[in-house]
Amino acid sequence: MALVPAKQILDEAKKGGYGVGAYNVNNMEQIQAIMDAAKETQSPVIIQASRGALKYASFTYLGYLMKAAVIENPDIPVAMHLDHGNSLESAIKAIDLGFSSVMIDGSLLEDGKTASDYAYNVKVTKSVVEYAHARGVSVEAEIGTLGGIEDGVGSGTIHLTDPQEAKKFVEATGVDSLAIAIGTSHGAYKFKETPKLAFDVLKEIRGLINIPIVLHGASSVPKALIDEVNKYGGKMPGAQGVPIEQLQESVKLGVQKINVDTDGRLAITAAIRKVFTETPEKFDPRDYLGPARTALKNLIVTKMKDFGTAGHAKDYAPKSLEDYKKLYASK
Ligand SMILES: O=C(CO)COP(=O)(O)O
Ligand SMILES: O=C[C@H](O)COP(=O)(O)O
Ligand SMILES: [Zn+2]
Ligand SMILES: [Zn+2]
Repeated sequence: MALVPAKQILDEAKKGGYGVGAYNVNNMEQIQAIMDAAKETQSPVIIQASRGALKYASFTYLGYLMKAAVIENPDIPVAMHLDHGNSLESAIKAIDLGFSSVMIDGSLLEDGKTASDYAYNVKVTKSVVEYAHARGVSVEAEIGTLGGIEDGVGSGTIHLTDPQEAKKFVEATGVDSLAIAIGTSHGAYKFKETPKLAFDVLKEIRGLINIPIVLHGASSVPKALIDEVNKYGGKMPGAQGVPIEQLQESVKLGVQKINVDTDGRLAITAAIRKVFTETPEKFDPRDYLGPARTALKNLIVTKMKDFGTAGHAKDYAPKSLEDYKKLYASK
């Protein structure tokens, strides 16, 4: 078993100067594709489930599928991560099911719609840190507000992270990694004009905090995939993401965790649309979910190479949650 807290994977990435993708999952095929890519490239990996994913598939179904990924890949360091948890209760539910890492997104109140204030973010984050660390589970928090489908917070309300506030927040909460807002947003429509991340803000934050930094909304929305989707009947005009070069620059400047959901959705959609267009007589789910799984695996293999994760699976001995429980207790 190589279930590890995301903290170990990200601390090692920080030491080694590379990025690690955290890939969102909703179903078996996505989990298998990501794990196959990790195995092929010998990469440590973070598989993450959002609140929406856990509602869609149920905590139990999705949680156990994620555990299966760990069991099937004993030589790969894997973190099971809750993405955008919005309350202590959601974190407890994930931790009690066996997740090794949780995000508490205190930028929003529990309704998922209303922006919170700094004091609330500190309070809810601290409560999650306390529960999680006592069980060896690592915690990601967020400061600043991402745009797009950050549930309910419409685009136009992006607040770039204030570096001094980030420093204060990390010291006040004891979190293990911090998601920052430097101009990315969730979904397939990230930029109306030329994509440009706020590298100056990233540099300043990196100079002030020592823990791993997380980039949400980091899909590249490759033009080739959008063209493929549209070619087979899709309709996604104006979709645009973060160019890979800007992600690589972010890694150089000190980002360790790179969140990717949208690109996986695009790869799956393009593959399924192709099957349906070219062979409309097909109706066995394996005939379209199989090619979708292969397309997703190929996409993730490329990402693991591009982010620099490839080849790092055996750099270190995986530590268990029990090890981390002791480590946290000794601090
Ligand atoms: O940040 C994400 C999940 O938390 C995913 O971002 P994308 O929508 O850019 O893939
Ligand atoms: O945070 C955004 C992720 O892409 C998850 O999206 P979701 O909430 O639709 O599952
Ligand atoms: Zn948020
Ligand atoms: Zn996110």
